[in-house]
Amino acid sequence: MGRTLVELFYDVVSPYSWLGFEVLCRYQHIWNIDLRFRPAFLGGIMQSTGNKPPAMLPKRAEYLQKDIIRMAKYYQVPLTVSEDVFQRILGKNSLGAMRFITAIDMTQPKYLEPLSREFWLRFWSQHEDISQVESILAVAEKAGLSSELTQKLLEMTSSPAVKNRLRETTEEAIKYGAFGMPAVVAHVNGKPHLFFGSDRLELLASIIGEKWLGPVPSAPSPKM
Ligand SMILES: N[C@@H](CCC(=O)N[C@@H](CS)C(=O)NCC(=O)O)C(=O)O
Repeated sequence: MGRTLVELFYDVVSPYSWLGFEVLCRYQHIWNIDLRFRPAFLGGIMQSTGNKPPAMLPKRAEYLQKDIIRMAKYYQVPLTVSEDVFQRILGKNSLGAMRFITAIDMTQPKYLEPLSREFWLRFWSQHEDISQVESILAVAEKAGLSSELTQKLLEMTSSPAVKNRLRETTEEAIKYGAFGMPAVVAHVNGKPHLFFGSDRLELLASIIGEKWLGPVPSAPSPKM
């Protein structure tokens, strides 16, 4: 049987996207899938679908704070939550970071996974800024990018090519039906199936005919 294409639409401002990202990174070596990372802009999805960040409802914000902590522990992702977590998200714009990530996708996609992870680590583990140029420089260095490449990517972030690519990816997610993130699209028998949330990966497994082994599957035993 051929491999199933699974696309992950994500933004590094989204903590649940990080959870989904890490679990799918683990399963890409276990399931018969081709995992495709699709960096997109959550703000654009929210605006164009008329959705609002869920934490704008105070009671839900209270719940989400606990939910994220529990999920991170269960998923074994080093995500922590600060007191002012939602002010930080609402006050921050991830557009620069997502353009930078888009630029790496267009030039050196092998860095896409480590670079995205470093953005999440900085914002969601270290609780530091990801919008200033100095922040992006620090993240890029941690992800192993040369300063030459980083400089080139920074220049690219203001180019129409990068801006358009990020806009197109965001529009594609919306076309699939996304209204938030993570948005996971599995292509089964030529038909796209959209899943919303890092908590829908068990259902994804069932639809693509793979086994769900929990959020932390152990590595397959080496062939004898
Ligand atoms: N239950 C989902 C929640 C995902 C979620 O709340 N994502 C946020 C961004 S971090 C979002 O886009 N929410 C839109 C909505 O809830 O309508 C999960 O476990 O992943």
